[in-house]
Amino acid sequence: MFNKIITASQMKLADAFTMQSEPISSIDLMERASHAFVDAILHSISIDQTKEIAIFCGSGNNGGDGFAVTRILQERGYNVNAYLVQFRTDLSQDCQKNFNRLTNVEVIDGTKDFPSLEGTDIIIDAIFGYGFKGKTRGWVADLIQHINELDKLVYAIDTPSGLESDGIGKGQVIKAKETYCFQRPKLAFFLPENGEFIGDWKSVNIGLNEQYIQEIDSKLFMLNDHVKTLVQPRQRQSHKGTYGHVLIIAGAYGKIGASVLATKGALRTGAGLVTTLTPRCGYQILQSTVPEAMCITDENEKIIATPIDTSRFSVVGIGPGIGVEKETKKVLKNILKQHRPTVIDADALNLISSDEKLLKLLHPNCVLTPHIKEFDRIVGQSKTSLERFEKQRKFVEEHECVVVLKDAYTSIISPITGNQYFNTSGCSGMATGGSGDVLTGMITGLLAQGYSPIDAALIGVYYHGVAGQAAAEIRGENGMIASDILDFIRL
Ligand SMILES: NC(=O)C1=CN([C@@H]2O[C@H](COP(=O)(O)OP(=O)(O)OC[C@H]3O[C@@H](n4cnc5c(N)ncnc54)[C@H](O)[C@@H]3O)[C@@H](O)[C@H]2O)[C@@H](O)CC1
Ligand SMILES: [K+]
Repeated sequence: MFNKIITASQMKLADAFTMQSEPISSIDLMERASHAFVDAILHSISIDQTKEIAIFCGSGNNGGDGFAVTRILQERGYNVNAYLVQFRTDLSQDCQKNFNRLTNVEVIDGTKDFPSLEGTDIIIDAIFGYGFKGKTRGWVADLIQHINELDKLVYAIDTPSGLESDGIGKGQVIKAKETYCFQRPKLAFFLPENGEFIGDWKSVNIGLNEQYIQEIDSKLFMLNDHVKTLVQPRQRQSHKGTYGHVLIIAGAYGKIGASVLATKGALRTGAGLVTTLTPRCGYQILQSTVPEAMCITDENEKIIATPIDTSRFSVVGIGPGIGVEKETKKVLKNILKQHRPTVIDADALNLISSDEKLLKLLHPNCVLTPHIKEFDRIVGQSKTSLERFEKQRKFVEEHECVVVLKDAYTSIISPITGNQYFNTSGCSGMATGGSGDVLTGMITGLLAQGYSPIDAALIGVYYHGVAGQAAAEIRGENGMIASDILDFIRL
């Protein structure tokens, strides 16, 4: 199963269920979570025992974790000072218990108590956890601003304080270098608006009941390496016909590179045969750069202008670099009418955004791969990513096709189950020209082998990200280019 992403209130229920079923008391669960946090952070960064660590603890259970973490680190010989951020005078029961186990906690009750933290090297943020709602106000907001302005290394327990687990950061929010969340990332972690608060996130297993979490009513999933189970082994007794025949329709004068990248993407995912249709100007380029593919050309020198019968191909991938000329639009329209499994990308999406009639021709065997701007051109601007995801869901329901909304955490929605998957592979080095063309080729290559549109999208997106990460390890995130992604596809 892909890991479910659940809301803050569902997480609270998972905590309660675990306590009752295991059974474990809430204070012991807090202790387990705090040990898990300490183990994870010490595994991730090496902290010299001479370094000064400041831990800001709120009055709720996140603060309780903070006090427990203080004690555990002190017992291990680290130099830690705890501060109680007293946004409420009555501490939660478990917070009070862990507070009582410490001596020398400084209390912050207003601006006058803000520490200067001159000698502090590391800050651990345990002010608010998943119980936070709305936005920070008054001196608590000022304290968060103060911490952010110090520009120190900040590590957040469970979530950066001031961020609602299921929403977009408003007001002052801690800007963490890393966030260590318990058991599951929050929906907030996948929203681009929150990137600056969360930093890198890691989930820390605190032994909550997994079966209970997986049975919670949620349509949100993490796309992770469980995707491996969808990949079918190649058969010993097979030939190239077993793995489908891809038709890539890509490229225009000055953009033949897009067709090269998409063609290679299809080949690298295991398609049996790949034929690429380009304008005449693309012929030599294609033939010399991708000898494994066949190349057919349009009569036109610079654009693809002539409709093509696709009956001898199993699938079509259309869009990278084709331009938005009206003749090319006719080719796209004709393709959509042929109802072949089709991946629609880039300029093909731009053509769709300019003509409602094309939108009506989408069918359940289509996979659309827009980035945010392309998607907005089709469905209109959204004020927030949450609004855009709503539009993605509506679009998928209305047109019954898979939409792969490309971003740092690409969101894929299935028209059959309504499940939304957030991809967890990939890196920022992939934000470079041509990276999307490779993905188009990959998903098309998978469709050709008989994968369903949703499985082809999930496998393609995940392995595209894995290949990107591998490329970045060798080339660096700045140095890598889209061709490097192709070199590291391993399926
Ligand atoms: N047994 C459990 O439930 C466990 C909980 N754990 C920790 O507990 C956390 C959740 O604890 P809580 O539910 O106590 O919540 P928090 O520790 O997030 O604190 C919530 C409190 O913050 C205040 N608050 C909320 N919004 C505010 C706003 N806008 N301005 C000012 N104050 C606001 C409210 O008084 C609320 O009671 C988790 O994030 C995790 O760190 C862990 O210890 C693991 C076990
Ligand atoms: K926190």
